[in-house]
Amino acid sequence: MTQPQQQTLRGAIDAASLRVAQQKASTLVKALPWLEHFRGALVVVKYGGNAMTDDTLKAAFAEDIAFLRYAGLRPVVVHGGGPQIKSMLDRLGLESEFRGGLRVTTPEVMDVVRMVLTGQVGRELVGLLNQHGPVAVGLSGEDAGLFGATRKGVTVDGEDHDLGLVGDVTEVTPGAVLDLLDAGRIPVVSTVAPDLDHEGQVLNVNADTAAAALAAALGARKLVVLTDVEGIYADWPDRDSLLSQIRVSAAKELLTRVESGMIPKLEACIRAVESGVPQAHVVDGRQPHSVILEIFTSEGIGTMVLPDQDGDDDE
Ligand SMILES: Nc1ncnc2c1ncn2[C@@H]1O[C@H](COP(=O)(O)OP(=O)(O)O)[C@@H](O)[C@H]1O
Ligand SMILES: CC(=O)N[C@@H](CCC(=O)OP(=O)(O)O)C(=O)O
Repeated sequence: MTQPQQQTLRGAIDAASLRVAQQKASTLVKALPWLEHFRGALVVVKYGGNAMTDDTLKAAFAEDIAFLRYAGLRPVVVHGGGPQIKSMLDRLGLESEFRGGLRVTTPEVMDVVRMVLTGQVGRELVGLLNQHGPVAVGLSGEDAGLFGATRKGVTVDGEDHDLGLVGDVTEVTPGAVLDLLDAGRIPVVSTVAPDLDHEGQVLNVNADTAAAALAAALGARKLVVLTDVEGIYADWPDRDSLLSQIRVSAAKELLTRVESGMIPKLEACIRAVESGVPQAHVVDGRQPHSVILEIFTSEGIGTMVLPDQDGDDDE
């Protein structure tokens, strides 16, 4: 190959590479307003067990959370693990059922819940996040008094049901989480909580409920709940009824019409927004990089729950 031919070839490759690089730069620059807007913002991300079953998705989730931190936000991860608990219960030959979207929890089941959430799912997430820098720290609601819970039952079709060792977070002492954030770390929270009325007892808290309580106590800018559907449907399972946004009073009315696992999610969004979190989102965790898509694009994804009064809706 002669010298001029080489130069021409290199020139052609460079032009193509440059176009790709320019597209990348353009995508990055489009995020600039959002980077400015959310700089320093505390965002609570609830990662549901059903959005956690695929290794590629888990890796993409860890990238998103690491990205948020490097972009100057302060992410806090609250994780679930319903399917992982079920799989361990099956292996051990233990049964448990759900009522009103919550697991009826016997003392034996509680041991498994604690072991799987704190010892397995939380550990795995910490490991994935730490592949992007050693900053993730796992803690449970038991650590440094993070959560205090009281027992709760459910009413289904007008009938009251006891759920056993299931609680609702009624107290949050967020110091440990704030210390970690101040040190530039990423807290990864599992939702086992001490029972405030029975010393030494721990309760199983639905992860959506706990994420809402934590987002409220931390004064988060956003609560983002990842799940295994596109968002909240007004008329489930009619796929044409996906809501892009809903005000909190309409969300309360909708509560009577959502089913199963969406009940605690919608309740969590309502609770967070009513406690002063400006926006709560239910997004599709099956979509790679759903957290980035929600925070750094003007369209966002999934369903956004907003306060009733007109606020700054375009965040
Ligand atoms: N109105 C609704 N909109 C969306 N999903 C709903 C609705 N009502 C019930 N669901 C169900 O809720 C599920 C999400 O809850 P869940 O399975 O507990 O998820 P996760 O494990 O992510 O917490 C959806 O897969 C869907 O089957
Ligand atoms: C009381 C109750 O139902 N606790 C949940 C806790 C885990 C959880 O919430 O996991 P997901 O977010 O994956 O659903 C459970 O035992 O499954």
